[in-house]
Amino acid sequence: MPAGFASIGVVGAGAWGTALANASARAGREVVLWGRDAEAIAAMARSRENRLHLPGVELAPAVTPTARLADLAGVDAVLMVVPAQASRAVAGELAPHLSAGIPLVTCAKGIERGTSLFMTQVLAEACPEATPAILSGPSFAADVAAGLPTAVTLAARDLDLAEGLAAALGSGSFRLYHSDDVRGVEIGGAAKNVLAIAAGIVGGRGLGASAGAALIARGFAELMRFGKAYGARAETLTGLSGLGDLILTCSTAQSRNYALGLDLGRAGGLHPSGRLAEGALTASALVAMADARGVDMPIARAVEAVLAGRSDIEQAIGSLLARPQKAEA
Ligand SMILES: NC(=O)c1ccc[n+]([C@@H]2O[C@H](COP(=O)([O-])OP(=O)(O)OC[C@H]3O[C@@H](n4cnc5c(N)ncnc54)[C@H](O)[C@@H]3O)[C@@H](O)[C@H]2O)c1
Ligand SMILES: O=P(O)(O)OC[C@H](O)CO
Repeated sequence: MPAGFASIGVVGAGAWGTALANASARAGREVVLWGRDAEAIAAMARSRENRLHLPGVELAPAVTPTARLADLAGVDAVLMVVPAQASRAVAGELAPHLSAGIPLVTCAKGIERGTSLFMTQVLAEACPEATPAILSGPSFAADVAAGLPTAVTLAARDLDLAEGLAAALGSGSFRLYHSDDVRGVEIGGAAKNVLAIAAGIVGGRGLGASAGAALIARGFAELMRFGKAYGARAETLTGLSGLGDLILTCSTAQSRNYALGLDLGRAGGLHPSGRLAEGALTASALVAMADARGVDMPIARAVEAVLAGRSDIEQAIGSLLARPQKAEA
């Protein structure tokens, strides 16, 4: 067993937090799983199931649900799995309970609205005593919970820390690669959600598989341009957390971001489902950051315009198809 990570705190008892709690238990860790809703947590403790967010999956015996952040005092590392836009507030409440230097691993995918900060930057501000890291890659909570083979990336500025965390959390079916390209990993996870909404629109409009493939390839070109402008390494963007997650999220209605796009494409308007679609919340920050560094992102921009109600679906598709043909780059 890797030294130092015998116990893991998971903050956020949604689908992904619950799946990661079970995966950590499968890897041999003791796990404290925090959720904000005391009633839901009590029900989970009784039934050993997260009926709201991950129904049908039994909670591993090593997972202890709690609604008290103070119960995370003393864990060896924390996974932050609340939605991106809630991460700052929850991390701020968590901060007094953490020991200095503890790894704080964001598992959320997004950019903070208003500040245009990536998730590890948000955690660094909200929990300055902790050591930020990130876990991201192509992985549906249901697949991980079912023990299906999954591979993701865990990145920290200190490569040894990333390797130690990956060893502590990984198992035969949940493979963790390690990296020190934190920025690259967070850019892939944030950008792919916005692009997946566009892929869903293409699917919902019935534009065909060829258009879907073109969307993924041109979306990836946007992700690469943005990544380079913000200091990501190319091999990270072409890896699990970039291209890998883009392909997954742009390919199936199992993705909530793709499903949102499907609805938009079919119905033409925004019909909120109540399900979390991080891309809808990150799109405006992504486009603003692209503008700030002169990065051309026409697909992301079209998604943002549709979500903001400045463009309808036909206009958005028309504007993309009307772009001058140019050298592929
Ligand atoms: N579900 C997946 O397959 C998956 C996979 C990889 C990454 N992620 C990422 O994980 C993050 C969480 O997604 P999820 O799938 O667990 O979502 P979810 O909708 O299943 O659960 C979100 C959880 O966060 C809680 N929450 C919401 N607002 C909160 C707040 N202000 N304070 C405290 N808790 C709050 C909700 O009560 C809920 O328990 C997202 O950033 C998502 O992109 C999800
Ligand atoms: O359901 P989505 O669109 O939030 O995607 C979940 C994961 O990020 C896929 O890797």
